[in-house]
Amino acid sequence: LPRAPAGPRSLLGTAGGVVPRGGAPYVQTRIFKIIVIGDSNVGKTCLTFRFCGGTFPDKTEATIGVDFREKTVEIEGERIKVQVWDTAGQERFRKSMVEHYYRNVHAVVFVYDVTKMTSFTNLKTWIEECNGHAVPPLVPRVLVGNKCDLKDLIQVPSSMALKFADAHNMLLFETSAKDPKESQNVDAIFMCLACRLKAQRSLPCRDLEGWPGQARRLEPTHNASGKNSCPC
Ligand SMILES: Nc1nc2c(ncn2[C@@H]2O[C@H](COP(=O)(O)OP(=O)(O)OP(=O)(O)O)[C@@H](O)[C@H]2O)c(=O)[nH]1
Ligand SMILES: [Mg+2]
Repeated sequence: LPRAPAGPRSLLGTAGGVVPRGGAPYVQTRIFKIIVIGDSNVGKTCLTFRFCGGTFPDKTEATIGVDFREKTVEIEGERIKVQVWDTAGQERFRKSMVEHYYRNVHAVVFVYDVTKMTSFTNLKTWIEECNGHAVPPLVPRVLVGNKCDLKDLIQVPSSMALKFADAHNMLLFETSAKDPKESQNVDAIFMCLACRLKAQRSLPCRDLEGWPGQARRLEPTHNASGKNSCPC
């Protein structure tokens, strides 16, 4: 029997699978890099903890640089590693890292605290920072209002957040990292992004790169309520 050529060429034609020499084929797990951005104290660490670890941390300290968390999920039979970059909200703890945050990012989660209006008004600065790092338009972005369990303290009305999300072509999730009843909603943020990324990346390359007309079709769409809707 003819032998497959050694080296990278032998990987061609295996549709994502890799055939190791002399071994059975196996499928490489894809990694999606998702960064979580927003003011200090909005709950980025708690949200990523809830998604990756399933709990609310008793105590957190300001993140310095970045903390990596990950979770392997299964979407339509494919195992995907969701690599979450929990970034620092404080300028002094993030400035040396910003370039690394945005390099080869697959999706961006913008977080504000529903009980703190300044964390919402500051979103425009975070979006400017993201745009300033040439993040391609195809990279999905979502907006997350956290700390919804503090019902009596809410300062940012849903209608205002929804309008902002619509204007920036983002889906809106309002949730709580603390309330265990909201944990599915927290999972939905990352699962929704992972689904979208999987769908985007299954298309032929020409639909993703250099074809802005085609690419626009892949932008998020909102359902009637617009909130917490997932296109997948
Ligand atoms: N009530 C309530 N408190 C929360 C929630 N999420 C986070 N917190 C609290 O908010 C504070 C800040 O949470 P962190 O997750 O550390 O905030 P962060 O955005 O990571 O802050 P930096 O790392 O400084 O950028 C902590 O005291 C958390 O316990 C939530 O959903 N509800
Ligand atoms: Mg943090």
